[in-house]
Amino acid sequence: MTEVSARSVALDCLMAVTEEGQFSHTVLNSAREKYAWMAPEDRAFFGRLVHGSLERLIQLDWALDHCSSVKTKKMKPVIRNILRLSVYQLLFLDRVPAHAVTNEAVRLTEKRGLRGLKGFVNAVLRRIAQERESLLAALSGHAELGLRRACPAWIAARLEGQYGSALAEQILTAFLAPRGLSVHVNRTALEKDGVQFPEKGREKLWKRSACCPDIYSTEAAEGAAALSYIESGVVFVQDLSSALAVMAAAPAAGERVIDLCAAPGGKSLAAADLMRGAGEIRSFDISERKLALVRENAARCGFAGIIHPELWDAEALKPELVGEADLVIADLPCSGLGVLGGKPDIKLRLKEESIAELAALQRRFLKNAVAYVKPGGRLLFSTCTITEEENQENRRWLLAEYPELGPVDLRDRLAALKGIPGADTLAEGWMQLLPGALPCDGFFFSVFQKAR
Ligand SMILES: C[S@@+](CC[C@H](N)C(=O)[O-])C[C@H]1O[C@@H](n2cnc3c(N)ncnc32)[C@H](O)[C@@H]1O
Repeated sequence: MTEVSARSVALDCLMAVTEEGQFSHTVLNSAREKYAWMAPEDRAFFGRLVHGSLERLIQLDWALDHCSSVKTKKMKPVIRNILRLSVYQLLFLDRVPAHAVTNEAVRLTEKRGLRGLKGFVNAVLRRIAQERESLLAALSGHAELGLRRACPAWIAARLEGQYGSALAEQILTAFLAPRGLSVHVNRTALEKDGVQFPEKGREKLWKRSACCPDIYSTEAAEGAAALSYIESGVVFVQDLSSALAVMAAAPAAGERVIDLCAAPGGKSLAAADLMRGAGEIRSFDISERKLALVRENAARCGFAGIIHPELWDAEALKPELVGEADLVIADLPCSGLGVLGGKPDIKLRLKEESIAELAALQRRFLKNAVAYVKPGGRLLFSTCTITEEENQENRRWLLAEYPELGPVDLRDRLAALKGIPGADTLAEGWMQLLPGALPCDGFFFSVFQKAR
C-alpha cells in the first residue's frame, strides 16, 4: 500500500524536475524530509524511481515513442511522467512485476483526474512489457552512442570527439553504474576524540580507497550505515575525486586559505582536516542558502573555528586579500559533465553553448584567484567536468596569462595514482579524472605555484 504513495511522491518529484526545471537533488532532499514518516524502503524506492527515470529518460522516451500512437512530446505532462516512471520499472527494475507496474500507473492516472486516459496508459504499458526484451536489445545495440548510453546526442558526440569512441563509451557506461556512498574520514576528530572508524565489527561494510587513505566507500543502500557517522562529524560525504584535488594542493597546518566558491563546503572541510584544524580558511560563495550548508558542515565536523563562511561574489576583487593567501582553492562552477552519475538531470538541462560561457566565467574568477595568492603560494583550479574548454584550455590560459605561475609536480603528493590512466600528466601539475578509470566522478584539478 505504501508503495503507491512512493510512486505518487516520485511522480511529483519528476514533474518538478522535468516540467518546472527544479534540480533533482534539491527536489529529492525536500521529499525525503517531507516524507520522513515513510518506511525507509519506500523512501529509497521513490529516490530510485526519480533518479533512474531521469538517468534513463532519453531511452524511456525512445521506448514510449516506439510503442505509443501519441509521441511523448504531445502527451499531457502528467501522463508523460507517469509513463516514464512505469517504463523505467518495466525495463530497468526487476523487483516489481509488470502487472503491478501497469495497475499502479492506471490507478495514478485516475487519482490525478485523468480517468479518460486510463485505457491509453494501460495499452502502452502492456505493449512495452510484452516487447521488453526486444526494446532492451535494440537500445543496448543501438548505433548511436547517446541512445545506447542514455545521453543526449550532442554530449555523446562531444565526448567521442574529445576522447575517442572507446573512452566515451567507458565514461557514459560508468555514469550508469550503481553508486555507493563515499565519505572522507575526519582524522582531526578521530585523533581528538579517540573515536574509531569504521567501528569494530562494521569494517566489512566499508572499503578504503587504494588512492586516498582518507576515503572510504560503502555499497549499503542509501548509505544507511554512514548516517550516524555523518551526523556526529566523524566523516563527511566526499567523492574520491574531490579528496585527491585537495591532497594535490597540500594545505598545511597554520596556512591562510581562500576557498573562492566554497559551498556546500567539501573542499574547505578536506583542507581543514589536512590542516588538522589549525590556520584560517575564508570560504566564499555567492549563495546565502548554500553558505548555510558550509556553516552547518563546518560546525558538525568541529571546524567552525577554522572555516569562515562569507557571502562574496568571486567576480569581485577583495583588495585587502590581494597577495595574502598561502593557498587559493578555485573549485569553480562548470558544466558538471563529470557528475552525470549522481546528478542525471544535468544531461537534460545543459545546453551546449553554456560550455563556452562557463569557460569564460571561470577565467573571470581565476583572475581574482591568482591575485589572492601570495608570492610562493599555491593555486588549485578544479572543476567537476570533463570538457577540454573548461579544463585544459583554461589551465593553458592561466600559464600563458600569468607568467608568475608555474605548474607543481604532483607525482609525490599523489604517488598512489601511479599507473592509473591519465596520471602521466601529474608531473605537469594536473590530471583529468575519468569515470571508469577510477571509482570516482569525472573531475579536473591543476595546481600552480606563484614565483617568490
Ligand atoms: C562546484 S560548486 C563548489 C563546490 C565546493 N567547492 C565543494 O567542494 O563543496 C560551485 C559553487 O560556486 C558558487 N558560485 C557560483 N557563482 C559564484 C560567484 N559569482 N561567486 C561565488 N560563488 C559562486 C555556487 O553557489 C556553488 O556553490
